[in-house]
Amino acid sequence: MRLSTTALGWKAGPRRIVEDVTLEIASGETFGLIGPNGSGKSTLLRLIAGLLPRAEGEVRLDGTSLSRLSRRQIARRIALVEQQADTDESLSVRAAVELGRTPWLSALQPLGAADAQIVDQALAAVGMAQMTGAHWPTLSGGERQRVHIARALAQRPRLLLLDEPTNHLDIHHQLALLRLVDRLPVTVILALHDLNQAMGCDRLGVMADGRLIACGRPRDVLTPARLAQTFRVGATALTDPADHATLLRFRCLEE
Ligand SMILES: Nc1ncnc2c1ncn2[C@@H]1O[C@H](COP(=O)(O)OP(=O)(O)OP(=O)(O)O)[C@@H](O)[C@H]1O
Repeated sequence: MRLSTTALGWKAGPRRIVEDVTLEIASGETFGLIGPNGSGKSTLLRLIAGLLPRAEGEVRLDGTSLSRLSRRQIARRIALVEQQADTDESLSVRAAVELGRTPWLSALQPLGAADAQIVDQALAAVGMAQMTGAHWPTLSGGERQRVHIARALAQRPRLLLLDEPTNHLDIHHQLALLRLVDRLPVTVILALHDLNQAMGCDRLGVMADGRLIACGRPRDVLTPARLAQTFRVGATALTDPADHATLLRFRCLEE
């Protein structure tokens, strides 16, 4: 699904949180959103998902304005996993993931065999297939995060929005998730803090003070000048002899 935003903005009272974000993301692209704390990444994801009232500007999905779509139509197209997502405490893992099928069911319609298969696949994709009966309060932070991602996958969106999805995950599950996202045949936008992980995205957008200040291929965006100005770090580029991939080693520029 192709996404375009035009002059997207949002204010909290008098304070401008996101300003004038115009962006084109191609179908199937994995787009990383990076930027310092409080730069507006989560707010931009919520704006793209159509979740914020009084939004300025426009979001278009394959050319159709989000404002012309119902909540249900949007939920069939876009899934968002937020940073501090929560769920009903009494749910089992499987029931939590089944909620992802809601936009595809009519009122009171039970899950069918095809839905159950999609839920199974989503649970397997995040490595939670062995824990389907576990209850929400008993899950670790990383397990909860993986269930949220499974729920989003079960929604079968064409645009997947992930806010710091590797937070809470151990290194194996971080890498497995990034590989999964990379292989998904859908458009993905993910907010990331780990700039080495961000290097694996097709393109990056850099947020600072609510504005999109740079956009392009990772190596063109993560320049020494950008890292110094926006992230206040210096970096040395190292080459992994195993596959010649470039890794950045950071150092703080200020005391
Ligand atoms: N509903 C709100 N009301 C008031 N201020 C808000 C609201 N939502 C976000 N903000 C403020 O807007 C700024 C941007 O927040 P946002 O969560 O979008 O940043 P972020 O780039 O995702 O940050 P982080 O990297 O720390 O997760 C922050 O200063 C935050 O305090």
